[in-house]
Amino acid sequence: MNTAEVLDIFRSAGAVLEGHFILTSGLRSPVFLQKARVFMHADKTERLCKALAGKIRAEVEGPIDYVVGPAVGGLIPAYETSRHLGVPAIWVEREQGVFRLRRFEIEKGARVVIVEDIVTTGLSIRETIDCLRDLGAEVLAAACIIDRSAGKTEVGVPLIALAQYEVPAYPADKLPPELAALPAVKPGSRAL
Ligand SMILES: O=P(O)(O)OC[C@H]1O[C@H](OP(=O)(O)OP(=O)(O)O)[C@H](O)[C@@H]1O
Ligand SMILES: O=C(O)c1cc(=O)[nH]c(=O)[nH]1
Ligand SMILES: [Mg+2]
Repeated sequence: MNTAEVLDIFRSAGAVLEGHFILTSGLRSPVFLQKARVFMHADKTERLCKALAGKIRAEVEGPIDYVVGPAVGGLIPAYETSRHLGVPAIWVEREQGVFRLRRFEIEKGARVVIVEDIVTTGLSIRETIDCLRDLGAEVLAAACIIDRSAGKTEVGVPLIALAQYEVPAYPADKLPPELAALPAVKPGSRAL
């Protein structure tokens, strides 16, 4: 599946929003990919995650013990991708703002792949890697449906993206006037 096909699925679900958005990194953007509007459809989610599982299988050598999704956005794609990989899915969730593996125990040396929905700066993936490494896991790779940095983001492990789609994002004090004129909304769950 190529980037155009992934974006067609997002557009068909009404998931490509325009306005003034505050991203989880604090950056501001005129475009927000509201993945929840895709993930509400099992058939669209299955097509995306089956393709992502194929890319993971092609790029990650050896066995995978767990797929790990960063909540909230990573929950559904991690679960669906794990179904196609035939391995269990677990998740990290924020406790006082910090990702923790609150509901599961994993063995030291467990071989894990992170599956995210969207990557912008890679901050959420790096936070997930920190949590997993503190528990002794080996993070083999991270994967996402759409990389908004179009390959520029580094997370310290291979980043496998189903689609790369460059979208502008600005620091809050460097907004173009047309963006500054719109009221800002923050759709994600960080610090809510
Ligand atoms: O690469 P980054 O700069 O970290 O941005 C991408 C992250 O932002 C969103 O999560 P968010 O914290 O907004 O909450 P959500 O998972 O509830 O949507 C998205 O789900 C990714 O986790
Ligand atoms: O960077 C983000 O927070 C972000 C961007 C985006 O398009 N979609 C999303 O869910 N989060
Ligand atoms: Mg998220």
